[in-house]
Amino acid sequence: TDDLAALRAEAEMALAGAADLRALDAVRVAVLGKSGSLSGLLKGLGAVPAEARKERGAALNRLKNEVEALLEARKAVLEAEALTARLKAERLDVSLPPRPFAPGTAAEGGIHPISRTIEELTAIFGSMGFRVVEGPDIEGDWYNFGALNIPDHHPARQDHDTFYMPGTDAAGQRLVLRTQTSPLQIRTMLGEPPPIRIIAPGRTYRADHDATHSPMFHQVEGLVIDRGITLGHLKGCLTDFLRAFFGISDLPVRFRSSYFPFTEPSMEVDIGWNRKTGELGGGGDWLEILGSGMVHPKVLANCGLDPREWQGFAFGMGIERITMLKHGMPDLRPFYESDLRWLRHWA
Ligand SMILES: CNC(=O)COc1cccc(Nc2cc(Cl)ccn2)c1
Repeated sequence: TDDLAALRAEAEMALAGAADLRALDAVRVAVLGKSGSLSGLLKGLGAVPAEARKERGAALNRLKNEVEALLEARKAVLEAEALTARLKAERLDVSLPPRPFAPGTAAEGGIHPISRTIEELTAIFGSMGFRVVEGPDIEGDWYNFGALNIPDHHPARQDHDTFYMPGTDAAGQRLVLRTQTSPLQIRTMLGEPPPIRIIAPGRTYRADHDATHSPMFHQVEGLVIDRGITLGHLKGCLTDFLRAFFGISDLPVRFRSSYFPFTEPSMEVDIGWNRKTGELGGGGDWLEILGSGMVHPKVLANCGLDPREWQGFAFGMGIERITMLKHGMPDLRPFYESDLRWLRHWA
């Protein structure tokens, strides 16, 4: 009948004109709400003559479903438009440069002082023809002690000094956390023919740690094997390294006779400093910096090299020690405490 058609046309107009979800809800209330136009007609059903009531009731329900369907459809369109508008408004252009940090607040990264020292000494020895070798932190005790002419009863082998792993390896060797990076040098001599010029930086471990000795620290060892290598080569190489590393071209360097089971003669090396100021250079005092020596013939033989044909020198130094000396760091512990303020200060 025409009043239903009129209501439908009116509802369609109102829905089409609803610009947002709030306006749409107002239309829903106006038509389907308690006092809505369609609800009014449904209430009026009681006054319609019985024979026409059935027909009209069905027509009114059809109209109600149609209006609800139109409402849902319009709601979906308005929700999609609202989402598109939000996505557009809230879009982030990730290609924009970051906001400039207030000076000193940027959380930029840095290179750990230990890593930086390893980079520096790798570059210095690299310029002298050395290459870097790396290898496992867990070693058979022959590589860490036996091959180095360290006798079985030597105190260094005691487990108050050395971390032992449980069990043994395939060859029946006890397993240790390496106490120096010499095992890498042994493996290199076993693995390739001379001439050899290598440095072996890396983590080393000691069981007798205390307040000023960390159980894990870093060392770098060097090894040169060739024909006719003499103590003069050792002295020249280490003097050049120390002067380059500390950036003091006339740094006083002293070689002092010493003892290691794996070198003969053995030389401990001192550099000049001023004990009162801590400044490195010609201060009149001496500071021990590293150990070295000519590779012991037994070590060469242990690695299958004939000491009458091949000679060599080797050295070893603590990386934390030379880093602390170079930068005037008073304490060892901050190296391992991951305090960003300390790291950033030195990065
Ligand atoms: C912290 N390290 C130190 O004070 C002294 O370390 C040193 C001293 C002399 C030699 C070596 N290494 C070495 C390695 C082989 Cl394969 C053969 C002979 N020697 C390490």
